[in-house]
Amino acid sequence: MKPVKVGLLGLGTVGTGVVRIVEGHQEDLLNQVGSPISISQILVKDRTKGRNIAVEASKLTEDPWEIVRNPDIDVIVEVMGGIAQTKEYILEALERGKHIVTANKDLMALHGPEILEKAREKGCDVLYEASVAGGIPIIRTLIEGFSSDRITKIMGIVNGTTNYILTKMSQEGAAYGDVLKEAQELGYAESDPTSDVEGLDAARKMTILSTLGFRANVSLDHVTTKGISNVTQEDIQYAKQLGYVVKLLGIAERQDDFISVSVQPTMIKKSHPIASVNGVFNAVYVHGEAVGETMFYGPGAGEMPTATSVVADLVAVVKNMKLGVNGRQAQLSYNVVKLKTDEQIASKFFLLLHVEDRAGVLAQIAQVFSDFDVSIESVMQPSMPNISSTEIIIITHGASKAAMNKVLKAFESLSAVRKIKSVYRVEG
Ligand SMILES: NC(=O)C1=CN([C@@H]2O[C@H](COP(=O)(O)OP(=O)(O)OC[C@H]3O[C@@H](n4cnc5c(N)ncnc54)[C@H](OP(=O)(O)O)[C@@H]3O)[C@@H](O)[C@H]2O)C=CC1
Ligand SMILES: N[C@@H](CC=O)C(=O)O
Repeated sequence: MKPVKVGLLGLGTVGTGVVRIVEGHQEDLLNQVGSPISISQILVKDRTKGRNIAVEASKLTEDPWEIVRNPDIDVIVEVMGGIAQTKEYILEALERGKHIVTANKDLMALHGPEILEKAREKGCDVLYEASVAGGIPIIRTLIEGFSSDRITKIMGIVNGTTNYILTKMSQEGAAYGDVLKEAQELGYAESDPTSDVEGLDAARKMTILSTLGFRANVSLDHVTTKGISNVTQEDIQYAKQLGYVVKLLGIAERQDDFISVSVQPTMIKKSHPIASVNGVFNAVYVHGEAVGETMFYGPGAGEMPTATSVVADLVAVVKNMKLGVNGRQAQLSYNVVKLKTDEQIASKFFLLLHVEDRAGVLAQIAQVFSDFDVSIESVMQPSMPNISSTEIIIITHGASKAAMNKVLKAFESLSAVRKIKSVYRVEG
């Protein structure tokens, strides 16, 4: 039986997991696809580096072209990360008729359409299940499971690192910097963790999910993005008092033909199922017109969960090879994106204001909300140890983003408001 030969680009956190699963589950994989799967060559940056997995030294190379141009390689598994250079390797591999499995959301969010087009032209597969939500098979679910439905909302915790940080800050009062370091040591964070904490990693994943979910050509530029670096322990504690949890949420919504996609720290009601998704776990909530509410949950990062998705894609590619149907799974056409305006984007809001400590302040603030037609759900003057009583919290009813921006602008010139300390979208 001729083995299917794989060229592995990268032997870091995910690559190591891929080798472990391919080697450890050989018999089971063979039973599924009818051929042995062999990792023939592995690209690394530094061949002399110590590894926590034993691999034959002769398989390691520092020259990507040795793998990409090797005529014996059938499938390239790309788990090295990076964008421009990596794209070059993948396009060249496709040109040579090789199938691609990748965990690279940066690449797929930015250059997915071009890569998929090339794959179609060459009759090759490009599968990227691990690029969103690690071990949760959400991409296959959106493409296949929901092909019959019209999705109206995708809301997800799609970054494991930030969920790990927020969980530890909330449950243990841990300091942001310490937990970030821990997440890096556990292999959850990107090589540059700024993309995790500033929301870019989640934005890239939301680009992929909303493209597939709304069958529209969503690009990263369409996603408004804010990370967690300004989330304070104070915000988290106030949220708790009010029955909310702070999560970095990706939210994609569709109304008629108009969509919005955003990533931001959000206060979500404790009773919502997504509020109890903690640590490195991810969850994606999908609402479809026909199906109603669904939610998918699992580990969102780390060696073995991510590798599970990568190897599942590899199995799918090999099955397609056996059936001679590679390159046939791609969506044929996408809707042109029509973005919602700020008038059309609506949610509840949480505001924490530092205000002057005098009579009449609340009335002035309430007047501003009323001027812009934003209705207030509740006002609270927090009583927390060490917190000055000149702070107030306001939760609004549903209001448009445009109206809320006008309220915030008006507060800038209202002497009663000394500082707008925090503003959060509220869900649930
Ligand atoms: N970690 C996770 O939980 C998840 C990661 N991903 C994605 O998977 C990909 C890999 O992530 P991860 O395993 O964490 O990354 P790592 O940094 O742990 O590993 C990267 C690997 O690629 C090799 N490499 C990187 N750049 C080059 C280069 N220019 N030339 C040759 N080799 C190179 C490195 O070599 P060397 O070992 O010699 O340094 C290393 O083996 C990324 O796209 C990431 O976004 C997706 C989902 C989850
Ligand atoms: N850095 C990412 C890794 C998986 O995509 C995360 O924390 O989710």
